[in-house]
Amino acid sequence: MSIAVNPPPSLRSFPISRSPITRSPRVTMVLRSSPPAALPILTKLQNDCATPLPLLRNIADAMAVEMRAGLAVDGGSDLKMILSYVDFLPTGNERGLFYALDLGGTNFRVLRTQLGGRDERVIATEFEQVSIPQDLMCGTSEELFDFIASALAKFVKKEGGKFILPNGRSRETGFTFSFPVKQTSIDSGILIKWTKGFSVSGTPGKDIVVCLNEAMGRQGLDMRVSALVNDTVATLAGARYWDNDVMVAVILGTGTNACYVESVEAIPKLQGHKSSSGKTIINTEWGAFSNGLPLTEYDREMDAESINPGEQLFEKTISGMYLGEIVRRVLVRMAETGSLFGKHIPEKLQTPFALGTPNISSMQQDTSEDLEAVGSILYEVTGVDSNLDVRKMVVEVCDTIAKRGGRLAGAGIVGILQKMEQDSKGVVFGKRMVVAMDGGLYEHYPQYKRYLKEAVAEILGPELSSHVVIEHSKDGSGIGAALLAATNSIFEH
Ligand SMILES: Nc1ncnc2c1ncn2[C@@H]1O[C@H](COP(=O)(O)OP(=O)(O)O)[C@@H](O)[C@H]1O
Ligand SMILES: O=P(O)(O)OC[C@H]1O[C@@H](O)[C@H](O)[C@@H](O)[C@@H]1O
Repeated sequence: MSIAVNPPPSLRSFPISRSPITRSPRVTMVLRSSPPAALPILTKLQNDCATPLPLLRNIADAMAVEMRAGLAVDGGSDLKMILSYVDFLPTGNERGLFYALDLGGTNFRVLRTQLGGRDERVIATEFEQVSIPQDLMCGTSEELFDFIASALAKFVKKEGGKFILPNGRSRETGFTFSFPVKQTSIDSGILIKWTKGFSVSGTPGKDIVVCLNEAMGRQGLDMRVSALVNDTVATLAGARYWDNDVMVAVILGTGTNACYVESVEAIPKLQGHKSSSGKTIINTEWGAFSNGLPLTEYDREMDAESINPGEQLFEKTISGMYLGEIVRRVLVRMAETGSLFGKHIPEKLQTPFALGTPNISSMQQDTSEDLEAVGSILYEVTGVDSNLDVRKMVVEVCDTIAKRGGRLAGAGIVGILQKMEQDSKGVVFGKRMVVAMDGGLYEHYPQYKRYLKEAVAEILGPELSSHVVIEHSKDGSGIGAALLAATNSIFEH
């Protein structure tokens, strides 16, 4: 087979993505021979998803503007900019046995940790993780909280070994709740709305600590919630325990969000709440951001058919619950009008969320000559065989959606850093600044992570980006919540 060195005019103008398998001219050859009707669909997708530097700068600037608006007055912005009431971060002196509950968009975890103070730090930690049953995501509030409380009760029963509850103390837990909650104190908060795949009836508007306490009461479990935190806030606390330069935490998992350390005097809407440290953590709830996003017809259709239409547009463009679904929708279009899979449209491919982000991530890790992993994933999802042309086309679509997501996430991070820099009058960028990252999407999708980091470096430039460290803080939200439970323990003082 001759290798095309100079692609035909039809291909010259269209940007080939930079993922590993598309570097060789072979792809040009293959794409040229792909189903001709599918190519214009890919070209249009890549144009509509393009994130050139000026667009990323606008996103970063808009994020900073929306942050200020959300801090000025409640409802002032798409970004809720929620006060966390976390005014003190773990010092390393925390001691004792503490629990953590972590309810995310896909998984639920229970964790306990035995803390030994500054010398011993974390003596022991153990946790159990379960996937959240789909029916509980759309059941009743009592069913969900009973599920959580019974899992915790079972876990407490297995307590032993290095985990010792000091005499005279009752068990305390941190509660990481990965949904938008209007905190009313460090250990109370009202659920604003469900996001991701949750639509549990009866919970929005309720204090979720009260819901949990009632459920623990039904289990006969004597446990006090001493800190209610968002998973970004817990991640920041967990990362800060080991590194004092951590100032921002970002979750890219099923959903997405970011929090950061803010000065109290930069929060006009802060009425009455005093923080003797002069600092507090703000949960931005940035998933609701929507300014200037490069959205496609596929995004709009997915949003219209979602359980929260018109909401969480940034989250729907960059986070794990949605990337695979967007790719699926593109492939359906390519099958319908681009005869991607020949004459018929695979029945299975038409099921919403049949293609998950783990699938598209796995396809992009396939560096084999004939992409057999891509072929088997496509067969599993569509039920039809695919030739090499089709597989390369599919990987191009995956890379386009992952690239847009990663680069927009990077722009969001720069927006937060820019806001902090503007307020600090040059302190932020003048020194080492750590952004703690977590979430299954960030952890398990190498190309996405690379696109994110490249975008931060591109927007900030070499000088400023040399001070910014973007590091993975694995499962920080679990230990972080336990640490905040310790920091806010009623027995500590
Ligand atoms: N191998 C993978 N590649 C890309 N994304 C993944 C992979 N595995 C999981 N994910 C994404 O991570 C999400 C789970 O994130 P995680 O942080 O573990 O849980 P939660 O969202 O419940 O906090 C999944 O919904 C999925 O979108
Ligand atoms: O850890 P997850 O499930 O990916 O959640 C990340 C974010 O998901 C968003 O939908 C929530 O509004 C945030 O509060 C949360 O932090």
